[in-house]
Amino acid sequence: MEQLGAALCLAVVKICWVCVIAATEYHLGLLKAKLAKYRAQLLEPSKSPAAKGEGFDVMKSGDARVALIGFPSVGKSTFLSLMTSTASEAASYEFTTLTCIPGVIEYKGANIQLLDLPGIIEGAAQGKGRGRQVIAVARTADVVIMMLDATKGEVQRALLEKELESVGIRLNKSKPNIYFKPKKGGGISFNSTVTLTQCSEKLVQLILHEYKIFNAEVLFREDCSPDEFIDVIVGNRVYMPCLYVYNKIDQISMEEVDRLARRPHSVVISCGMKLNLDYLLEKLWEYLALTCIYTKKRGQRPDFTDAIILRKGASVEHVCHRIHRSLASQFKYALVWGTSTKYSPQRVGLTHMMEHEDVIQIVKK
Ligand SMILES: Nc1nc2c(ncn2[C@@H]2O[C@H](COP(=O)(O)OP(=O)(O)OP(=O)(O)O)[C@@H](O)[C@H]2O)c(=O)[nH]1
Ligand SMILES: [K+]
Ligand SMILES: [Mg+2]
Repeated sequence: MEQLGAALCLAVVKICWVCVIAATEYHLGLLKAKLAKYRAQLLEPSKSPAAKGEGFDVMKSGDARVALIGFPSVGKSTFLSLMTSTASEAASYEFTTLTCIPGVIEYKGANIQLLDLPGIIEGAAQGKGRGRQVIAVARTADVVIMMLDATKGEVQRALLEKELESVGIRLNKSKPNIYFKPKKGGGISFNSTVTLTQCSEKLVQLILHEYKIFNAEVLFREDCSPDEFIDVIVGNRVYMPCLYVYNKIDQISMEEVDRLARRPHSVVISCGMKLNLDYLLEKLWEYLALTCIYTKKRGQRPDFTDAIILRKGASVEHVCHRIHRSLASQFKYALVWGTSTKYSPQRVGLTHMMEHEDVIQIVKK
């Protein structure tokens, strides 16, 4: 790739060395668009029979799903056995776990499905080991716990990030704030509401042409990079919160523990000595960002003992379905108290979006 980049640069120098810097940017942007296109094939489901079954198709259950991703023998199974009532075999040899093993963490009234998975290694995205199946399960999670061996330094983290990145999983990043709509005609209309330092209209056009898109509306609402723009065009990216969990801190120095604990999105633990597991749960809860809704009957106080737990972005309709299958069809209106409304209470319909710790009273027809 470096050679290709260099060749492209040389060609540019020959044609017009005055605008060499800008042109290089364009070519790099284009090159990245091409690369992203080739990598897209990695996202297609593997057709080999090994990809099917083998315990990987675990049913989604509970209020949220957390996947344990990590190199072999970092302590994933030990962790599952500690946090849930499921026992997953742990041993000192690598690749002890060969399938997906689900357990349930009960926390703050929520059932969180925790998935133990086989260890993955460099090349997992290309199908090394059970990499593809493991990554496919990771895509379905609400949060990924990347478990790392604290005694192995930073290598594992960088390698796994690269693997996940290469199949379109974006960790701890939000979706780029770009409006993009392919059209039937009219060419490319480009606008931005902010000053762009990494992309320009010309580069955006070149990238779109690379994807054979000649008519589209593009609006940058954020100073995004060419890669982020490509992510928006390609579309099948997954933006996922990730907690980096450094296990086995019983084996490293205090200074090292201190350093790892201060890294962003990181928690240090020892499964062996049961250290810092409560803090990890607190963090996990924060990263899951679940919405707790309390119900209230007419003339009564809200029931704060039994929350309805929903994923972010839940509507009144979701609440109805959770209470009873047929409630949405009998729904007249709801009264909502909390941060999702302007007034408390406010009369709302089925499409109203709920927020964490709202109280709802449903009125039937
Ligand atoms: N010192 C120490 N050892 C640990 C800790 N947690 C797990 N181990 C040990 O690490 C080894 C591997 O643990 P597993 O739970 O099997 O690791 P895994 O990540 O599930 O491994 P695979 O299934 O092979 O990918 C076992 O010998 C565990 O006893 C810890 O906190 N400290
Ligand atoms: K192991
Ligand atoms: Mg295991």
